[in-house]
Amino acid sequence: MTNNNERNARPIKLGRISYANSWPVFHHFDPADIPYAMELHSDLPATLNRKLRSGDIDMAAISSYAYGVSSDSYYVLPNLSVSAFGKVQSILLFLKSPLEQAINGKIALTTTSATSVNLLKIIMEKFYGGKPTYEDAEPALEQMLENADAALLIGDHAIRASWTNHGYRVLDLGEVWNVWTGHWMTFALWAVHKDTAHRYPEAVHSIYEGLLRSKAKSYSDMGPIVAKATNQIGGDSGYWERYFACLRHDFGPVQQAGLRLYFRYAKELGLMENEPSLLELPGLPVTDTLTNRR
Ligand SMILES: C=C(O[C@@H]1C=C(C(=O)O)C=C[C@H]1O)C(=O)O
Repeated sequence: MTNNNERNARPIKLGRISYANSWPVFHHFDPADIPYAMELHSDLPATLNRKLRSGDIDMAAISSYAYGVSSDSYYVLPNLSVSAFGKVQSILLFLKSPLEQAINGKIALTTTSATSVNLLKIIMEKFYGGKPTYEDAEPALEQMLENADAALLIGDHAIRASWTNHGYRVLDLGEVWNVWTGHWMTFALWAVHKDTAHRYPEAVHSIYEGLLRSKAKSYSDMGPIVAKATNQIGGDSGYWERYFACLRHDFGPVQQAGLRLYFRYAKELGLMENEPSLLELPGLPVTDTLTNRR
């Protein structure tokens, strides 16, 4: 979708995670409301991570891990994230073998994730003291478990799999992280290329404000998003009300503290070279960055 009112030299490309977890930020966002040329690109998180990294898109919701490994090139859009304090219901490890065996066995990892595959490594190796082998796999539970002791799925793939009559024990990684650390976990952040932010500050700010307005509208009434989820994915409205109630889309001090700890552990385990800074998009009115902070 391209907006015709081109005041910037080229359209700003914004990446939207296709999973339901980010709908509360994107649902009411309409490029037609933005007085700058822009395009919206919907994709799975790992694809958005790659496209932002390569410069195919300018700004996007991406895996917080992907932000961490490229933080030198990006600004964080303040007060936007996909976070949970405990259970998240869509970052799930399905165990075919007992946990004691899986921690030194073989684990299949969905190719759609970056944050959660590294969170799983932190949990398996730092918390549980294991050393499994990992293999990347398309997100299809039964195929993943043909040759593995456990399988990690995220997003709508995890939700759909959790509804099947699978009979496996399931670990919710948001819950495991919270039990071991007492912290929030932030799975996704909104990032913008520093270069784009410097070249087109008004357009970037305008898109950012559109995202904040969309989030505020969603939080005032989750009804339309719950209805969209039941129609497009399935399940009943009670399920989705509980699902969205477990998620937070703010990125205040408590979420940042949890993410910094995740980055520290990732660095300790050699999953990340440096502990990244969380540098926010500059030049915003103070009220924007402080609204809804918690
Ligand atoms: C809560 C979720 O957050 C996400 C997890 C991600 C990851 O593991 O890299 C990336 C974006 C989000 O989709 C989820 O996928 O269910």
